[in-house]
Amino acid sequence: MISSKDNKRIKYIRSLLEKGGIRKKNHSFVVEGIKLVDEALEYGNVLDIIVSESLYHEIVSGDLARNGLLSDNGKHIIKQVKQGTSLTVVSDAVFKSVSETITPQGVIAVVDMPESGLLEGDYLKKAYEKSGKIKLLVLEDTADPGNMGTIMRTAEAAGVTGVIMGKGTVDVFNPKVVRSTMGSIFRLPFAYVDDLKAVILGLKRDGISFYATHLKGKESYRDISYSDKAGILIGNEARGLSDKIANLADTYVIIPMQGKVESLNAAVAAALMMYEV
Ligand SMILES: C[S@@+](CC[C@H](N)C(=O)[O-])C[C@H]1O[C@@H](n2cnc3c(N)ncnc32)[C@H](O)[C@@H]1O
Repeated sequence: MISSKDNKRIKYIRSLLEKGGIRKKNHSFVVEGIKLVDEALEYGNVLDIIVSESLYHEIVSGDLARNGLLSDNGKHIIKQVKQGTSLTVVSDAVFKSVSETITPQGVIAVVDMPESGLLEGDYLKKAYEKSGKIKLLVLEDTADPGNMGTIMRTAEAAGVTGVIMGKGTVDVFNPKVVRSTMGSIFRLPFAYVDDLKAVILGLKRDGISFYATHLKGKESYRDISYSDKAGILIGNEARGLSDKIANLADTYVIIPMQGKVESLNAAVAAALMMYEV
């Protein structure tokens, strides 16, 4: 029997999953699975955790091996469940009905993420003072959730300062994106902007050089001496970069291709550039 309070929570989770999170002001979104929920507890502000009855009993009885929940991966979940705060335990059947995965791991969290402040105040100035480098990735209308997640994950690994997303870019709080970031969403600063052109022009005034990855590029990505304040422009999967944005670049860059391949996947091109820069 589900209480009306739990019912409300479940409806709320479903609505967040359908909307893919709330992008403005209050960045509430849903994450699922042991690894992501554990990372959310470490880095994000977790508003609520929904745990299946069977996982709950395994945690409180200390019998975690059966579920495959290694204490290393789930240590924050175990702590939270034992504390019992912001916790909802639901029957396995109810859990399955809100789960988005084929093999539910028994844990979902509602997370509220603060703005990173990437484009505010002296964030970039401080980042430069600290590391002697600014490496921004600018996505114009990246549409595919899998690409977006892969790009975020690779950006963190490649030491990118932050990711700037044009308003046509897929919602980063889309459950598919969240899953494929593998936790980078909690650690990598990013900002959605309404007017990408104005933002790039502002960053150029601050001394950042922009490199448009473009099929009309003449210079190979390996032959360029990149500025220590660099922005990489990546275009939409089908349309590429618009002229409006590409024209702002200091340099057009090509990643040479052999055979009959017309272009690389956007996430692959972004990955090669992020590492090269
Ligand atoms: C799938 S491609 C877009 C192809 C699109 N038909 C076009 O004409 O640009 C998506 C994005 O990946 C990057 N990209 C893909 N292959 C590239 C290459 N060989 N050199 C430079 N950038 C590339 C560009 O940013 C491009 O906008």
